[in-house]
Amino acid sequence: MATKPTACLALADGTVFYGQGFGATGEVVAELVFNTAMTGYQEIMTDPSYASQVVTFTFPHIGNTGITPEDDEAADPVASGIVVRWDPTQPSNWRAAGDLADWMARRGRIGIGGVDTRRLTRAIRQQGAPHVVLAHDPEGNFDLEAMIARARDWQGLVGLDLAKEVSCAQSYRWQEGAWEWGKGFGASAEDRPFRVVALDYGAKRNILRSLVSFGADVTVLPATATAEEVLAHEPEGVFLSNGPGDPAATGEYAVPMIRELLDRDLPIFGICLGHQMLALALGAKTVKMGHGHHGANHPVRDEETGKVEITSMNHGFAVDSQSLPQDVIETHVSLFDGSNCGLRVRDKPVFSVQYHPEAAPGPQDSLYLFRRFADSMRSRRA
Ligand SMILES: NC(=O)CC[C@H](N)C(=O)O
Repeated sequence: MATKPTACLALADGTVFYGQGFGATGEVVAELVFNTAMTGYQEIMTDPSYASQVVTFTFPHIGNTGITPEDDEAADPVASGIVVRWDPTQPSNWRAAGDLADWMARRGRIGIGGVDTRRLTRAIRQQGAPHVVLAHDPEGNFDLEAMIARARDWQGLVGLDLAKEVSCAQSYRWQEGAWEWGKGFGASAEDRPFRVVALDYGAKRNILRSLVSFGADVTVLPATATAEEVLAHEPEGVFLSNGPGDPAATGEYAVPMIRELLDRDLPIFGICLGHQMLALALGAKTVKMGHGHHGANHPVRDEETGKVEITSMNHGFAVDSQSLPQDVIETHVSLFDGSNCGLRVRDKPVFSVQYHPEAAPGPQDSLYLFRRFADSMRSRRA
C-alpha cells in the first residue's frame, strides 16, 4: 500500500502535488520559484531575497551534504519552504554539522519530498511563478479547498515591501572576510581599508565578506537609514544590497535616499534588489518577470567588452532596459532572455548588476565587480 502523503502543495489554479513532509509542520502561503543550482541549497534557503517564496529545486538530491553553519547567508533560513524530488538522505560530508530536515524543523521551515519537480518546473515555466500553499501535517489531513482559496487570494509579491522586514534593526560593523581571496583579484594590502556603508535590504553574508576581501571596512545600516545617516559615516563608497520583495515598494524610503546620494560624488555599487532600486532612483522602471531567474549557471554578456560571464542569479523582478535614461548605460544583458543585467551612470562611479557576483552558491566569474568598486574608491582618494 502506498504511504499516506504527509505534505501537500496547492497551486492557485487548483493543481495539487502530494508528497512526504519533512522539517516543520504547518502551512505557508508564498510564491513558488524553481532554482536550477546543483549545489548550495543551504545558501539558497538562507538568502534573505527568498522571503515569501517556496523554492523547488530541479536538482534531485537535496540534503545530501547536510547543514554547515559557515554556509549560512543569514542567521536563519528565509525561504518559506522547499520542494524536492527525493526525500533528504543522511548527510554525507566532512563539513556537515547537522541534518537538513532537523535544521528546518528547528527553524520553522516546511519541506515536501517525493514531488515530480520536472512537472512542477514545466508548469512554472508555462504559467509564471504561481502563488501556492505548502502544508505539512504528519496525520495527512489537508483542507484542499481552503488551501487553494488561500493561494488564490494571496496578494503576491507585486507591491510587497519585504526589504524592511528582513533588514537589521541596528547598524553594525562587518569584519569577516577573506583578504587573500581579494588580493588575488587585485586588492592591495597597502591600501588603508575603504570606509564603505552597506545598506542592508536583506544582505547575504558573502557579499559583506567579499567587500571586506576587496579592502572595505564595512558598516552595515538598516534599510530605512536616511541619506543623512549614511553620510554621517563619511563613506568613501556606498553599497546597496540584494533583498526580497518588489523594488518599487521601497519607493517611500530606499529610492529617495539613493536619489539624494546620487547628488554626491560617491562611488555606489548595487547588487540585485540594490540594482533595481538604483535604477528606480535614476528614473527607470522595474517589471515583474514571468518566472524569474534562479540558478547558478546563467550566462550574461558584458556589453562593453563582449565577454560572457556565467553567473548566479535570484530575481523575479527586472529593470526595464527601455526605460533607462540617456545618461545610464546598459552594461550587462542576460543571454537567456535579453533582460537587463547591469547598468552604470555615464561619467560617474555608480554601477550595479542584477546577478550575484559573490556567488554562494555559484561561479566566481564576476568577482571583478568588487575590485571595480574598490578601484573607484581608490581613484576618488587619489
Ligand atoms: N536577489 C535579490 O535581490 C532579488 C531582488 C528582488 N526581490 C527580485 O525578486 O527581483
